[in-house]
Amino acid sequence: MAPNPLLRPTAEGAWGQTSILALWIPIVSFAHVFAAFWLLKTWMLNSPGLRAAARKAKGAAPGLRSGLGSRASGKAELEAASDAVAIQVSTAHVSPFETAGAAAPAPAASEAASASERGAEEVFQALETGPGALAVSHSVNVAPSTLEWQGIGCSYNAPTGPKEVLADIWGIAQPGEMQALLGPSGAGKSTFMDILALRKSVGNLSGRLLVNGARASKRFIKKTAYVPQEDNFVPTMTTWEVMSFYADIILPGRWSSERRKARIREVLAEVGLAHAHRTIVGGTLPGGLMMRGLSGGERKRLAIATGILAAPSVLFLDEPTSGLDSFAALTVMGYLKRMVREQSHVVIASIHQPRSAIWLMFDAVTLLASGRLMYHGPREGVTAWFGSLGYSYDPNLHGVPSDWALDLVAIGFAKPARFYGNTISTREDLLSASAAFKSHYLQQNGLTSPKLDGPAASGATPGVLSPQSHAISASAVSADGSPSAAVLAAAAAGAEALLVDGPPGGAAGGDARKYASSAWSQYKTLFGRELLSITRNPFDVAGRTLTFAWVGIVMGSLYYGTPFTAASARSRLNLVFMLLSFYCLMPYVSMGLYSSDKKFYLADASSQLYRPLAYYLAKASGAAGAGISAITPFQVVSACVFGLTVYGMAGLRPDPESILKSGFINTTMYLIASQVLHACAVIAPNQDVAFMLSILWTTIQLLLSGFFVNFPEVLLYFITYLRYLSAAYFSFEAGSINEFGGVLLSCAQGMSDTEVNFMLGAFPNSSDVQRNQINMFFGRSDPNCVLDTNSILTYFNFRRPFWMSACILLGYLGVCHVLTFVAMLVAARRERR
Ligand SMILES: Nc1ncnc2c1ncn2[C@@H]1O[C@H](COP(=O)(O)OP(=O)(O)OP(=O)(O)O)[C@@H](O)[C@H]1O
Repeated sequence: MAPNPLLRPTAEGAWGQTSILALWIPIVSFAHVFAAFWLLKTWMLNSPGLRAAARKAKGAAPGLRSGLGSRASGKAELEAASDAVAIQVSTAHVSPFETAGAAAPAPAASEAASASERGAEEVFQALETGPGALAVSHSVNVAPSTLEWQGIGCSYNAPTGPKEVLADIWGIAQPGEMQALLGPSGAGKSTFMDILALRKSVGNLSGRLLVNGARASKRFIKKTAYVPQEDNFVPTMTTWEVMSFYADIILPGRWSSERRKARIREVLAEVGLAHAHRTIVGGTLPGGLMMRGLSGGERKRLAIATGILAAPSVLFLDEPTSGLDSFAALTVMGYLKRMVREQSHVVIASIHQPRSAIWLMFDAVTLLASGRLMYHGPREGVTAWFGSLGYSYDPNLHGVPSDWALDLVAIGFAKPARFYGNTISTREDLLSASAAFKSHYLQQNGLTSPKLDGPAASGATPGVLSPQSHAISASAVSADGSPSAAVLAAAAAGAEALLVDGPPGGAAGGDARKYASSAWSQYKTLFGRELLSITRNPFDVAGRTLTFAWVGIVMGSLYYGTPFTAASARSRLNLVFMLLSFYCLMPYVSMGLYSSDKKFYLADASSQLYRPLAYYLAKASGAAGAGISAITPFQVVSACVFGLTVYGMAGLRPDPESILKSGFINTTMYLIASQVLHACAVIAPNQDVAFMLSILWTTIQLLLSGFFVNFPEVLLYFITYLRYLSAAYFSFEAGSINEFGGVLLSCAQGMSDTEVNFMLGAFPNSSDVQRNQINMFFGRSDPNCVLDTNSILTYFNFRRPFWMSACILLGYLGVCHVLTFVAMLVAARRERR
C-alpha cells in the first residue's frame, strides 16, 4: 500500500497528540485580545472622565468624530460652529401668537384671556431661555406651497365588507400656517395625514390633492417631511451624527461638506439643540440595553430638526407632543411655531388635547370624527361655527375650546348635559353637523363637490390618488369654472417652484430629483451609520466574540486530541456535522436585531430617503442593520473563532489547505443561515412568524443534511430530493470530503468491540463479505491495518468535488441575498402605511 502522508500509524490517541496547537492557541488568544479591545471601549464609553481625557489627548471631539468620513468634525470646528450661530442670530423675537387671521371668523369671546396670557408668558419663557432662543437667519429658503385637498376618502376591504374610515374631507393649508389635526381616537387622523403626505399605500383612496393648484405628483413627497410619533434614531449616535446622517442623505449631493455642516448648525440652533450636539440620542438598543441620552423633549426636537433639514415645504407631525410633559410639549411647539413663521413651512400636526397655550399657537384646525369632517378653518372660528349649529361653548363649563370640540364630536358614550351642555350624541347628529359644515365650506370657497367617477383609486399607486384624480378637473374647480381662489393665490405667489428642479436661490427644498444624493454617497453614509452603531455598542461585539470562543473551547475540549486512527472516524464525522449545525443555529441570537433592522428600513423607505439598493449593499458588504453588531466582518470573525478553535483543539485534518477549506465552508454556512433568518424577519409580519419560518428552514437543513437519514432507505424517496434545498447537505458533503477525502486512518492497534460494532452500524448496507472483513481487519491488531476513509464518502454518496459544493453554497448565499432584497422592496410597499 502506498504510504499516505496523512496516515499516522503510530498515533496512540494520547492527549494533545493530534490537536493543532499552532492553530487554536493563536485563535483563542486573538478572540480574547479582540474582545478585550471592545470591552475597553465599553469602559471608556461609560467613563466620562476617560472620554474627556482621550478627547483632550487627541484634541478632537469624539461626539463628532463619527467614523462617517466626511462627517467628522473636530472640537475647534464645533466651537466655530457655536460662534457662527451666534453671529447669525438676530435679536428679533417672534411671537407665537400672531394669527393668520384676516379671513377668520370673529374669535369667540370665550377664548379665555387668562389662558392666553398664561400661555403667552410660558411660551415666551420657553423661547427666551432656551439655547436657541433667538431667531436664526436662514441659509436655505423654503419653497412656499399651498396644499389643498378635495373630497378625500379612504376605505378598507375588511372581512365584513368595505370599511369607510374617511369620507369627503376638504381643506387647505397655506405657507406659514400651523394646522392642528384634531379628533377623537379612531377618527382617522393618522390615515388622513398619511394621505396628505403621500405616504399611504394601502386602502381604497379617493379625492384630489393639489399642490399650488396642480396635481400632487409623486415628487411632492420629496418636498415634505414626516415626523412620526416614534422616532427612528440609532440610540448610540450623537445629535450631530444623526443630523450628519440625514444631511448626507437628503441634502443635495452638490453641497460641500462645509455647507452641510453650516446647515446642521443652523437647524440645531433653530430647534434649541446646539448645546446638545455631543449628546447621544439614547434609548433601548436592539439587544435591550438602555442608554441614557437626550430628554424626551430634546429627542422630539431632534426629530423635528431632521424633518426641517432639507427645508421641506410641508412638515407633517404625528402627535408631536405625545409622551412629553406639559412644559416640554410647550417648548417643542414653541420652536415649531417660530420656525413656521420664519420659514413659511406648512405644518400639519395631529394632536391630542393640547393645553391652552399650545392650542393658541395653531392658526387653523381640522376636526375629524368618525372619518367625517366636522370643521376646517381658523382656530378662532371653531366655537363660532358650532355655536351657529346650536352647540354653544361655555368657557367656565368646557375649558379649552379644543377639549370642548373633541368632547362635542365624540359619540358612543353618555355625555350628561350638566357637564357637556348641548352636545352631539348620535351618529345622525354627527353626520348632519358634518354635512352642514361641508356645504358651508364649499359655498364659502366657491367650490362644488366633485363627482368622482368610477371606483375609488387604489392606494397601490405611490401618488396615493390616481394620477388623473389629482388634476384640477372641471368638477374640482370653483362654481364659475376657475380654480379656487386660494390655489390661484398660491400659484401667483410663485410657489410653483415646488415642482420644478432647483428653486430660486438653490434652496434644498426645490431639488425635485428622486434622491438628493448619489447612490455611492448614500452607500457610504449608510455604511458609516452601520459601522458607527457597532463601534458605539462595543460590549455586544465583545460578548459575541467571547461567546463564540468559549462555546468553541467547550466543544473543542470534548474532542480534544482526537487521534488519527480508524477509531476516530465516528468522532470526526460527528464533528464535521456538529460544526455546521452550530452555524445553522447560532444566527438565532440575532433574530431580534434583524426584526429591528426591518423597522429602521421601513421607516426610512416610507420617506424615500435613500435607494433601497444602496441600503442593502451597505448592509451586505459591511453591516447587517442599524444597531446591529453582527456586521459581516464581525460575523466572519465570530464564525472563524468558533470553527478554528474546535478544529485546532480536536485536531481535524491538519494541513493548511484543509484548514482554509473548512473555514470557508463553515463561514459560508454561517452567512447563509444568517441571511435566511434575516430574509424571514423581512418577509414575516412579526417576529413570531419569523421564528416559525426560520425553524422550518433550519429543520429542513439539518434533517436533509444526510447525517440523520440514509436517503436510499427512505420509502417515499422523492421527498429526499428536498435535500437540494438544504445548504447543510452541501456543507456536510464539502466538509466530509475535506476531512476524509484520500485519507487513510490507522487501525494498527485493532479496534474495540464497540468500535467494530460502530463500523458495522455505520455501513448497514455492506455485504456479508465486507462485514467479515471489517471484523477480521479491525477486530485485531495488525501494523498494516488501515481504514480508507473514502469508504465513508462512498457510503454517504458524497461524490461532488469540493469546489463544486463550494460554488453551490456561494450561489445559495447569492440567492438568499436577492430574495432578502426583493422581500425588503415588497415589505416597503406592503407595510408602508
Ligand atoms: N389597514 C387597516 N385596515 C382596516 N382598518 C384600518 C386600517 N388602518 C386603520 N384602520 C381603521 O381606520 C380608523 C382610523 O384609524 P386612524 O389610525 O387613522 O385613527 P386616528 O384618528 O389616528 O386614531 P388614534 O388617535 O387612536 O391614533 C380606525 O377605526 C382604524 O381601526
